[in-house]
Amino acid sequence: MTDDQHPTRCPFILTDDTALDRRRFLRGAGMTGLGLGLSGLCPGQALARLPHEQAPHRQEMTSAPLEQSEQLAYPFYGRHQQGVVTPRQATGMVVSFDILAMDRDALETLLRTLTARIAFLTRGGSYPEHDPRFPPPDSGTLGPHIAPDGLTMTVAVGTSLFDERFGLASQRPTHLQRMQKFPNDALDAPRCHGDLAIQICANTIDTVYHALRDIIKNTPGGLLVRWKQTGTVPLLPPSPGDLNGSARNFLGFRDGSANPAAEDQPLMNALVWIDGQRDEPPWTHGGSYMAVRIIRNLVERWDRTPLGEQEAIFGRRKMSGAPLSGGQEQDVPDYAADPEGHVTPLDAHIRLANPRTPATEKHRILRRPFNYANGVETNGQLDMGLLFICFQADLAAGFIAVQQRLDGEPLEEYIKPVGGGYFFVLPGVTDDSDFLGRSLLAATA
Ligand SMILES: C=CC1=C(C)c2cc3[nH]c(cc4nc(cc5[nH]c(cc1n2)c(C)c5CCC(=O)O)C(CCC(=O)O)=C4C)c(C)c3C=C
Ligand SMILES: [Fe+2]
Repeated sequence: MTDDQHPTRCPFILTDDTALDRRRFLRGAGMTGLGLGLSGLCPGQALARLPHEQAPHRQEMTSAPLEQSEQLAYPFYGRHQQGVVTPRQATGMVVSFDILAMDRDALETLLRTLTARIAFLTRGGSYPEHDPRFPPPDSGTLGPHIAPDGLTMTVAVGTSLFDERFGLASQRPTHLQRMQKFPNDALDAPRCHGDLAIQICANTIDTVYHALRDIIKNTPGGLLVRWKQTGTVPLLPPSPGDLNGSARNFLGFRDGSANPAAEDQPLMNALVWIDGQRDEPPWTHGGSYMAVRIIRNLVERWDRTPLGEQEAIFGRRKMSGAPLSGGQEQDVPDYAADPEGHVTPLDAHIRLANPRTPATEKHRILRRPFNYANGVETNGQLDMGLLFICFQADLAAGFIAVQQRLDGEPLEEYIKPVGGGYFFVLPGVTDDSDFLGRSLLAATA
């Protein structure tokens, strides 16, 4: 995480709406049972004074989202896009588009429009008076004042963007490819792939949908929605008072315990961001690969499975999140002391996903998942699961290698991947003269 993206640097934009802002923040704090008598402080400062000082909330990538101020604004300009190492917000969506633009000029116009809209939406602001002779400039769903509400929008492109349409083929990121079917997948074609995807995350789903409708309204003839999936992160801490624990997924386990620390910038440079050390076209520097999977959880079957079996499947205790080898959630499992898997089965999810050997260090990925609930299947089963999102500097060494190790794991009896795709997160926009994808277009001019 770069300094300017770190929430403890107080990314608040304090406005006249501070009262509203405070209400929302207090409501968030109230969910933890804390009473705050604070005014005009950013969340990090506020939390530093709370009664639970012994266990301050670190707002890690995977912890329950505590900071819900409407005025929370993450910086848009920077070397990297927001929404990758940003602490996970309470709601998220991945929306994938087909690009309708027919040529490079139209593509550039589209990318410039996306940049301008995202710069506005993530900062917030007001709309001018409406002229009743024209459609209103905004959907109006958030009223006349758009608060940033912790919104991040992360733009990424699929391998199909590098086909013959725009003359970009020579600059395709080295590992960008079409997502292939893994053995346990039941991929639903309308929910896969896409030319361009945006990860939209915010404190509230209203802000996410407002942003999506703004993008659609402002890109007529440029973008067509192909699929979308929304998700949430529980606001409640995983156990009462445990503000640092990872939020739970819909199988009831803490999800994110062993995620690499997003605030560790050298680690993120090594695992997530692309730089000159990699075999990638120079225009990609500052970008990353995003793997998205819509993974259904067969919750009815799971809820009838004995606790001991559930814990063996993951290799962790359900309530505490501790590894089966003992300790607490953040403790490191000791596989060397258990070569035959008597404590942590050799096919446990966490052991396969990360065998914790020097050779498998390069396969580590940054996960940023959301729980989803879509409704009911025709057979009466709940359609819910995990909107799995992960970032890595090398897609083949990251998601693909880890998924191949997981192929055939016991968890497969309870999950069914149905959609998703692979995308390349464009480098960040440095200032208001820059735009998303500028370096890509310049490299192929
Ligand atoms: C290919 C990558 C992965 C997929 C797909 C995936 C699906 C998936 N995971 C869970 C729940 C948990 N995963 C946990 C750990 C974990 N998972 C992956 C990768 C994928 N998971 C990794 C790399 C790790 C970390 C392993 C480690 O370093 O020890 C855990 C344990 C807690 C944690 O560390 O997060 C849970 C729980 C579900 C439900 C799921 C598909 C629906
Ligand atoms: Fe996992």
